Amino acid sequence: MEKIKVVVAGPRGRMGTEAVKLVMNTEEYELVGAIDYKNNGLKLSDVGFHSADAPIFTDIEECFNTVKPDVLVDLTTPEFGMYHAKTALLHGVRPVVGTTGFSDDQLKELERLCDDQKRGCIIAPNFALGAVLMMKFARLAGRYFQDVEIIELHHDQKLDAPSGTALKTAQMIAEERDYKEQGHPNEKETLSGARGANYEGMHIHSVRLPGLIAHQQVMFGSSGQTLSIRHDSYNRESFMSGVKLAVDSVMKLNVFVYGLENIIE
Ligand SMILES: NC(=O)C1=CN([C@@H]2O[C@H](COP(=O)(O)OP(=O)(O)OC[C@H]3O[C@@H](n4cnc5c(N)ncnc54)[C@H](O)[C@@H]3O)[C@@H](O)[C@H]2O)C=CC1
Ligand SMILES: O=C(O)C1=N[C@H](C(=O)O)C[C@H](O)C1
Repeated sequence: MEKIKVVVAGPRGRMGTEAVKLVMNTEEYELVGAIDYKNNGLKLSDVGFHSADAPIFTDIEECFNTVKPDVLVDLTTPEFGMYHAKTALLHGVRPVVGTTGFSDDQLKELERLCDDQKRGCIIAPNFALGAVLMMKFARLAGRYFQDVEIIELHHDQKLDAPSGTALKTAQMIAEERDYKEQGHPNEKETLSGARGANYEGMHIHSVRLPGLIAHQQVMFGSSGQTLSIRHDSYNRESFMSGVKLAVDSVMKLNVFVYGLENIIE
């Protein structure tokens, strides 16, 4: 059996560390390299990953030209994630990107590049299968409830707000919900930001606290009732079955996919 050759970008990060372990522990995968902004020329075993002899590159093009991977798993920052995904596609490498914080224009640019290169790419704002189901259930509920507030709660080291998951949830609900500016038409914030971010009239609230990992509650309301759909990730292992699903799936794709809900039934 030919193994899927994987490179992980951001191997020392919270998610990258788990992804390296996933790739190392998966029989069908071969960890052929890692991309970091430092430690060029060292091996992953030199930076604490026991028995991982994959080389670390600071230059992504050198990495791709040297180890010729099939898939790039990117778990870095929006700025570098975009550059990494584009460079991957231009080198015939299929990106699986968990990094969040991309703009609509950046997503469109990646989609165009996939079409040009005829290579698959998966951008997954959330790899946790429970979170993907939460988003699907929320989309369905949006058909019946026009009023919804999204409360996302994360650790305080998170760079982007709202979370990629909250934004994707709002986009999915908007596919079913008739546009509505929520709240009282005359409502005024006496303290700026009190009503959170506004996506097509829906409000998104971002909580950041040490002790949290990744959580989201989608709360719908109508006369005399509320419906809450909640997902909690208590550790970063919770994302890894979704990373595996994405790596396996992207190998069969020649198109751009935004969200694992397009992969799971
Ligand atoms: N899709 C999903 O299910 C999930 C996505 N995320 C997203 O993944 C990203 C990473 O999250 P965390 O691991 O918590 O962050 P982190 O800050 O722990 O890790 C980011 C890593 O990227 C590295 N990095 C920064 N610039 C780099 C560059 N130019 N080249 C290579 N590596 C570089 C940093 O050294 C750091 O180790 C974030 O955008 C976050 O929102 C996080 C959890 C789940
Ligand atoms: O930064 C994180 O931690 C997470 N980021 C993703 C997001 O922005 O939605 C996924 C998950 O919520 C954890």
